[in-house]
Amino acid sequence: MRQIDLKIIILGALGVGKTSILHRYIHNIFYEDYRCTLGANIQQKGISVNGQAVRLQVWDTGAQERFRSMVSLFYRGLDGCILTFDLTDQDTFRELDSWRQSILEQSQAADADLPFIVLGNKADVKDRQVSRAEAEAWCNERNLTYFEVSAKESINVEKAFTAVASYALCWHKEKFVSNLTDSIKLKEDNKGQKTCCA
Ligand SMILES: Nc1nc2c(ncn2[C@@H]2O[C@H](COP(=O)(O)OP(=O)(O)OP(=O)(O)O)[C@@H](O)[C@H]2O)c(=O)[nH]1
Ligand SMILES: [Mg+2]
Repeated sequence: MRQIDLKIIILGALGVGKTSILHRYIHNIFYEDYRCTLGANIQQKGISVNGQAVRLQVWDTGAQERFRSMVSLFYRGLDGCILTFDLTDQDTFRELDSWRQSILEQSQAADADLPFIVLGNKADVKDRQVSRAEAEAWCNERNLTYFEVSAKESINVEKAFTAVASYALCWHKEKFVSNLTDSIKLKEDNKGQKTCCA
């Protein structure tokens, strides 16, 4: 069976743990020291989603202000998005809306239904500033799936990626079918024109 490439992006405020979540998922490692991401990097992993071979390509971007304008260059061809905040930092939760809006504004109309999931990271820390109820309410209002994760203690990371991969695969297939239908329609229109002109 043909392997399908899925492009996912992980977004969120500075230091919320985007790179750590990704490293936990791809390499099963965790670093205590903070190595701020400069620009962007891509990690990939071959997985099976409901029996379909998939290559999950995850784009990880640094949240520093100087990289923000660059991030939107990576939105093209996305199949899914992971929005991340830090459960121990209320400000990073408030920033979710602007990250989500930046994607919605830049995407084409056809991408309006792009699948998003939301991760509240650092669930291992006792001293949290965002309650589960508050985060769930925000996600429910927008019909987004929510996971509390910890890159450090490897809580729910695998589960979250399995979910986003499965949503992204559905979306990718729908997009493929609708592109196919459009191109068939286009061919039929062309045919029609030829007959008409002949
Ligand atoms: N306690 C705890 N610390 C974490 C967790 N995930 C990440 N960290 C720490 O948070 C800091 C920032 O993590 P990064 O993964 O570099 O954050 P980032 O979102 O990639 O940051 P930028 O690339 O600068 O946007 C590091 O010191 C990590 O060790 C977690 O689940 N629990
Ligand atoms: Mg990073």
